[in-house]
Amino acid sequence: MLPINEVFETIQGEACMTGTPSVFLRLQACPVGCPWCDTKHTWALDPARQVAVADMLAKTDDADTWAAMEVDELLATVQAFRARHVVITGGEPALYDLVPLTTLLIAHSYSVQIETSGTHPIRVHPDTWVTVSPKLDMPGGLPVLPEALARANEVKHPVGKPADVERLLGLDLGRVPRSLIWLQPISQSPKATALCVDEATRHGWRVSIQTHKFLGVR
Ligand SMILES: C[S@@+](CC[C@H](N)C(=O)[O-])C[C@H]1O[C@@H](n2cnc3c(N)ncnc32)[C@H](O)[C@@H]1O
Ligand SMILES: Nc1nc2[nH]cc(C(=O)O)c2c(=O)[nH]1
Ligand code: SF4
Ligand SMILES: [Mg+2]
Repeated sequence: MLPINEVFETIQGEACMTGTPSVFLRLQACPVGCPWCDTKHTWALDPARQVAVADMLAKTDDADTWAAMEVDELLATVQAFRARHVVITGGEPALYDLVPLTTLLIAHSYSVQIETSGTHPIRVHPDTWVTVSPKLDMPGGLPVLPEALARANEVKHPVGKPADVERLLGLDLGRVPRSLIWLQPISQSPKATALCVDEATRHGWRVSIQTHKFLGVR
């Protein structure tokens, strides 16, 4: 059973899969506590906020309600959409063992991506594209795991101020090519964006803007 906050079809708005039509599966619960998180409604897993699957699927606005779903039910839900790429996000999806879900989706010819903070072991099918967005010194007090960074196919670092770039430079990113290290301006701030452009240019990294927010889509 996985607690699902929402399922929707859109284009991937961030990092190297940007523009890819995708079905997003957003899992409920996150203990990391980023002050600027744009999905705070996913943090708590409140039993009192559990709803029926149909009610969860009918949601169009952010809410902390969630539905319990088995992997075969999730596959059928994904199959009702047209996109062939599935993004598993949250919340913090690595709280859960995602081997059964990612294996089932890949067996049905979907490409699969996970968005994770790197604070939990990443349990996914080996063919899953892993985007680690490392969360350093956050209120939840959880360290970023070296094993999570070692599994990363790309790193997408949220940046608001110069200290955020310094923290990224302190990580062992040896396995990730520089062209797959992204700086993502926090909350589309012009100041953060200018900083990301400058630092990406300096280090040979790239800038990931949250394109879906500029388009006004989910
Ligand atoms: C909401 S998180 C969910 C997945 C996982 N907990 C994580 O942090 O990667 C998805 C992505 O959104 C980014 N994000 C969250 N709030 C943001 C904000 N205000 N501005 C820019 N990126 C943000 C995160 O850094 C992460 O890359
Ligand atoms: N379009 C779109 N692209 C995204 N890429 C990562 C997202 C996320 O919240 O994990 C996200 C999202 O919420 N919407
Ligand atoms: S780790 Fe992800 S979901 Fe959790 S608070 Fe940070 S950005 Fe939000
Ligand atoms: Mg998002």
